[in-house]
Amino acid sequence: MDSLDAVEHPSCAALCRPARRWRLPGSEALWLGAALVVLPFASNDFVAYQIALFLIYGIATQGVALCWGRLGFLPLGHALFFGLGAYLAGGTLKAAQQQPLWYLALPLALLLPAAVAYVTARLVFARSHRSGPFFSLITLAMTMLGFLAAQQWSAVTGGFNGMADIPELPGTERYSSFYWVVAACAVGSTALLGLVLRRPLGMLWSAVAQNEDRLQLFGYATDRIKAFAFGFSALLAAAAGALFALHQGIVTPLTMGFVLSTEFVIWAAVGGKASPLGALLGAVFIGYASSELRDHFAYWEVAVGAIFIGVVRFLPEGLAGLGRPLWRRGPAAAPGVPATDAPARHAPDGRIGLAFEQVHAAQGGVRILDGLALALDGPGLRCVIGPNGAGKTSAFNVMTGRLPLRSGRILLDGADISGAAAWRVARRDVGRKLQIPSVFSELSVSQNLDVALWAGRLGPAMSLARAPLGWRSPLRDELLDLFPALREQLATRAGSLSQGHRQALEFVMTVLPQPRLVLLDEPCAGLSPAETHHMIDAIKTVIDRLGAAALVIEHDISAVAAIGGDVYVLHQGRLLAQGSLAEIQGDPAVRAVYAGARK
Ligand SMILES: Nc1ncnc2c1ncn2[C@@H]1O[C@H](COP(=O)(O)OP(=O)(O)OP(=O)(O)O)[C@@H](O)[C@H]1O
Repeated sequence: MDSLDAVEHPSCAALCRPARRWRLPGSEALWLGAALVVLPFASNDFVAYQIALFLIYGIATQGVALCWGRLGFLPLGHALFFGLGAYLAGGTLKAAQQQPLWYLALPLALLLPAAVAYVTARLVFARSHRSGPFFSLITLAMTMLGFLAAQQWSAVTGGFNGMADIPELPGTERYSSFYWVVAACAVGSTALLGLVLRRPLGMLWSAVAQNEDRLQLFGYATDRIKAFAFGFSALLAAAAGALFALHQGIVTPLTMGFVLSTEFVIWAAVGGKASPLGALLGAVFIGYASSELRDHFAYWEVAVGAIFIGVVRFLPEGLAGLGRPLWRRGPAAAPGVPATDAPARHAPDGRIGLAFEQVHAAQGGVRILDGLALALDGPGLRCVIGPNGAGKTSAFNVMTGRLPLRSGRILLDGADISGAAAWRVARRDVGRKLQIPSVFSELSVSQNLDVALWAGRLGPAMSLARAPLGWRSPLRDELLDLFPALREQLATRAGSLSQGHRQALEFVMTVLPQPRLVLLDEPCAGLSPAETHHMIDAIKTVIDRLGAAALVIEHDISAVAAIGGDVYVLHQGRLLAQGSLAEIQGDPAVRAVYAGARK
């Protein structure tokens, strides 16, 4: 928590860097608000009425852009939540004409669609986080079902003709003052999204899209993070639907249809799926251009299609990409967050014990682990060696939920963790470094460290607070002392680090949450002899400092000797031998296996 740290924090570092370009002061939402205030005076009530409709679509588009542009999964049926919000709000407002108490039920028009979205996403993503394409198809099927239900259930929805005569919001007039309600909501949703994206939750959303596996290995339940984002995006769509019902006075099944769902996607692509303002402007720009062209140009659809193709082809970030230099953007770009001590993690307690009991794993008929049995007890370093394909990485994979276990048991401190998801194992204080260094490429080095430091410390409420952006821990400082090159590159994008620095960064991230059992898969791969020596020293220092147990997969016998501790030799998915390096080297079975081996 020293002053040096405060200077090095990425948000501050970003601030301290000389501005390379002229930038607009204030936020995107502020400028949007100013533009929407001027609009009715610069045009007329009819234009404002039209723009309000496209702003409503834009709010729903912001939800699609959040899922697609930030978290990396594409919802193809967002009109379902738009339509649900519209029907529920419309029905509630009609009922409130008879009984004003119904106004109290209005929030349900937003919350119910959000709940449906959350539960759907939990169910789909709980099975596998690689279910993105299935997720898109399921949301598509859901919106089609919604459309059919809206058409068939005419007693409630009015069927094909729709739910008509929806009253205005008390105190507003549909063709004039309601514009201000819509404008306020558009500014509000843009400001809210901008705020959340600059908070830890926003950084985690970006991290999900960049490297979901890595996030799970820190103990983050990414299916819940994605489900929350989808629920939030559905809330935006439902709010937009409720505004639509008030704006139009009628809701038809088309508001739940596939066509509107795809339009949300197109508007997000044109406006810019990574930017809340871009998504909003995409809907307004294309929507307004379509309505103008429709009146003046017979082939208006061709023109809209050409605009779409042109923007997608030449502006990968959409129209928002044009305005990129004007605003400071990106996750966690919250300037001036004071450095504070991160909350302490619980102190390690009890003995560290790991046991593989006759573990079998296979994939596509290939036997990968064939009755692997090994055990460790207590802190300290051990190495895992074996020829290529012996099953070393697979042993780590089967323990951390990345490879299905066919039979056998894995016990951690006596508890059965066989088949547990990666994030559940990580929450038992297991840290893992992957064979190919795995970091969040688009985040800065410091932001990568933040994500690791938050592991096990960041509750749902804190994920929306600013304070965690300034969290520090003594261990973080010690690790940066061990790897001064990382300290010098805190503001550098992790994706542009050299192989050696990436190895160092992933190692630091792995131990920052203070795991009790550390699994290191070839941490010296690709390092020069001097870097290897330095890495081994760092591993020994840190494991000793944490009082942890560590298993290090290593090929280089001189590195194994430098690391010290017992050695496990794996061969053909089984434990071949175990003992000190001298014992292993004298073992005839090991010598036979290694005869002719590469190292
Ligand atoms: N998901 C999978 N599907 C099919 N085969 C796999 C899978 N994972 C591992 N294997 C196979 O299982 C065997 C063991 O692989 P593993 O990566 O665990 O070996 P290793 O001992 O870590 O080797 P190396 O030192 O080369 O990394 C290899 O033959 C590999 O091709």
